[in-house]
Amino acid sequence: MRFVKGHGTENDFVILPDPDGELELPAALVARVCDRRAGIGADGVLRVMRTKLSPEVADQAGEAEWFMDYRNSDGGAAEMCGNGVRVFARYLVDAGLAGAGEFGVATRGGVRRVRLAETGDVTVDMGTPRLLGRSRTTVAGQEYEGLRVDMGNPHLACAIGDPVAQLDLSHQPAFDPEAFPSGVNIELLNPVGPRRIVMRVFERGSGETRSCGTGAVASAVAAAHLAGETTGTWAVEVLGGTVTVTLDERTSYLAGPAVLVASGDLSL
Ligand SMILES: N[C@@H](CCC[C@H](N)C(=O)O)C(=O)O
Repeated sequence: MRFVKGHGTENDFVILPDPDGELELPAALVARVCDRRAGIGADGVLRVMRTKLSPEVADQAGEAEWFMDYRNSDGGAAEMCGNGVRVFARYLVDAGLAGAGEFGVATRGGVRRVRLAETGDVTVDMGTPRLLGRSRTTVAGQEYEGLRVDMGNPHLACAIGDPVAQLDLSHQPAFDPEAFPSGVNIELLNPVGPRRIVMRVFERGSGETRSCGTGAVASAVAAAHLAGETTGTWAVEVLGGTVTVTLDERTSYLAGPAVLVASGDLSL
């Protein structure tokens, strides 16, 4: 099977072209592909399927020809992936499956519009972040409070006093299962300048990753909330680089690099 490897600020993905949905993709196989020693290695898999042939999202076929079937590295499916959808768009254009410019991509969280710039950056309209109140997490014995943000997928974004660089994120942080019955992506952030934050993330289904697009938007929302703002552009520094988040009255945008680095044949 052909595969392509790509990343967005080092949040990395194995792209599996499967236009007609012929591939069996059980969780164990996804986990093997994502294994950094026994497989190719990635934070997740992006299966490329025709929207109209994908029963989960066939109702989006009028707005988006291609469905990003996103799986975390543990094999579980997620509603959305902000960096994934940017890398997915880069793949579609490079493979000649979409024209450069602007187009929709189907996801379990709904259609996301993407725009490719000549610089190589890809911007995605991430939709309206939904604020759902506050909750708590415990990281290495330390409790932090944050904002629950629904980006299509669930987030808890915590602006904290401790420097995020010093956190031990090698284990699953504790969270309230009643607030997050399907699990949660947990962001820890420090505001470090005017509309500039540093963020680390422990992703549901993938562990600590070097970047998370939906998490970057959730973190910008939490930073804005703290500053009493609702609109503006935030630079979000992550371990793998920097992405830009813009909040306006209607929606949110995520922008940053999306690159393809390798392709080959995967023996299953
Ligand atoms: N890295 C992604 C988010 C991927 C899905 C997430 N782990 C979940 O389970 O919700 C991003 O860039 O948004």
